[in-house]
Amino acid sequence: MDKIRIRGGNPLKGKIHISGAKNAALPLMTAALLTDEVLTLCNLPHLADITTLANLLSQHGAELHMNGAAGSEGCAGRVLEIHAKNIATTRAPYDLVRKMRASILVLGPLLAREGHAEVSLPGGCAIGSRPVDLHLQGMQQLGAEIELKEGYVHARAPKGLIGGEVAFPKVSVGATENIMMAAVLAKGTTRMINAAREPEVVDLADCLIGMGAQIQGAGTDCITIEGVDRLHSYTHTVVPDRIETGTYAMAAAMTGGRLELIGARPKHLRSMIDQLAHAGVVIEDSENGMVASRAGSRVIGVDIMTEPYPGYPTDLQAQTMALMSTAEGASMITETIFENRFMHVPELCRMGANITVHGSSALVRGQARLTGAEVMATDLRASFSLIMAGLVADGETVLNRVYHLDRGYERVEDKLAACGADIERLKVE
Ligand SMILES: CC(=O)N[C@H]1[C@@H](OP(=O)(O)OP(=O)(O)OC[C@H]2O[C@@H](n3ccc(=O)[nH]c3=O)[C@H](O)[C@@H]2O)O[C@H](CO)[C@@H](O)[C@@H]1O
Ligand SMILES: C=C(OP(=O)(O)O)C(=O)O
Repeated sequence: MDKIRIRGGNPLKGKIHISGAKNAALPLMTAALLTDEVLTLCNLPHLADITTLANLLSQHGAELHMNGAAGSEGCAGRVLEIHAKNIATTRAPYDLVRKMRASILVLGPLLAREGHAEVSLPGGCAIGSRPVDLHLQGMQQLGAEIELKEGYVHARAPKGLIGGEVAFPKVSVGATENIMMAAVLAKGTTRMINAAREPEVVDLADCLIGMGAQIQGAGTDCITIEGVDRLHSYTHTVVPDRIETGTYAMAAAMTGGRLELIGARPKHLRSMIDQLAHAGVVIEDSENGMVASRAGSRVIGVDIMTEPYPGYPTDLQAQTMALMSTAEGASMITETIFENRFMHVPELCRMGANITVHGSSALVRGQARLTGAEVMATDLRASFSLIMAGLVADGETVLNRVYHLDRGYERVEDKLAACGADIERLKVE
């Protein structure tokens, strides 16, 4: 298990290229199962989660070709071609699904295309119990018969899926995406009410439309889908990662540096930009993306509450807490999406942060200094919050369990080192 060593004190200065979004790329890859033609995805990030899903798709019979940089015309970054000409099996086994919750997104495409699917229940994970009931209820609204047996979802639609109305009692990104993919090949019209509005949902809809689907309203809370008989080949570029963008923007502000984030789309981070403006985080548009810096000698404590898009992203909560741990004044951070997403708190406290948790809120009393320590990554975003703390801490920080980080941040130590950070990966065989 690799470790990352950081010696704090250097402001981040320079340019960072924002990668394609993990949370867009994963559903886009599963959309390839909806057609027997080739789906080409450009700007695909190089991440452990992408490899895990690629393994699952090949297990279903898809052929995958990764051709490195700039493949077909107009296609930038890493390019992945997925050809699911035939579906070899509709069973998504536990040992692959358990590695990554997004694997549940094969359910909608397999059910729509083959009329049945058997997908292992993904189970809970570090940040919360994360049930899939909304995915399953949505499929039932489209006529699927669902049975839970021996840890697997057994879904069947012997006469095919039939469009229906799916009113979500709670906003779910994954359920919106899964139902959208099931509905594009269903007979008739599907209407999703209280749908997720995340840019990754819009990116998936754009790709499906390019493949021949009829979808209206993606990006609003009501999405209408008119089923079609088949989808066809398409080339799609994955949207830039708004969470990676927000993460590096906060790292720039925390270290008192200035970063240009190339490819960033500030419009996808409105809530973070507006709320952190009160903390003294300065975001300016640039020709190629945006520039992040800080107004004063320290950021100022502000209160933050996570919410579904367009609210403040839960995937930026841990990084915001790291930022606030060295702010002037106090900050109340409230997590409303996941019930157990404060595992970075004890680790940040090991570095001198002053944070107390009260239920779903954490009171962060900003400290002038943090000190380096050996710490443990507990989940993906928590990992980066510890890197941020390490970048400003006195002395050396060693981050253990880096595999969490590798799930969702591409070449993190290279990107940071190129901007002045004293950071290195310690390879542990
Ligand atoms: C791969 C991907 O895109 N992951 C993102 C996606 O996860 P994911 O799609 O899993 O998250 P959801 O939006 O579904 O979860 C939101 C909330 O709904 C609950 N819920 C969800 C489904 C369900 O069937 N029943 C249920 O109760 C969850 O436990 C959670 O409390 O959105 C989350 C919320 O923005 C992000 O943190 C994740 O990074
Ligand atoms: C929680 C996250 O991802 P996942 O849903 O894949 O676990 C994340 O990207 O922060």
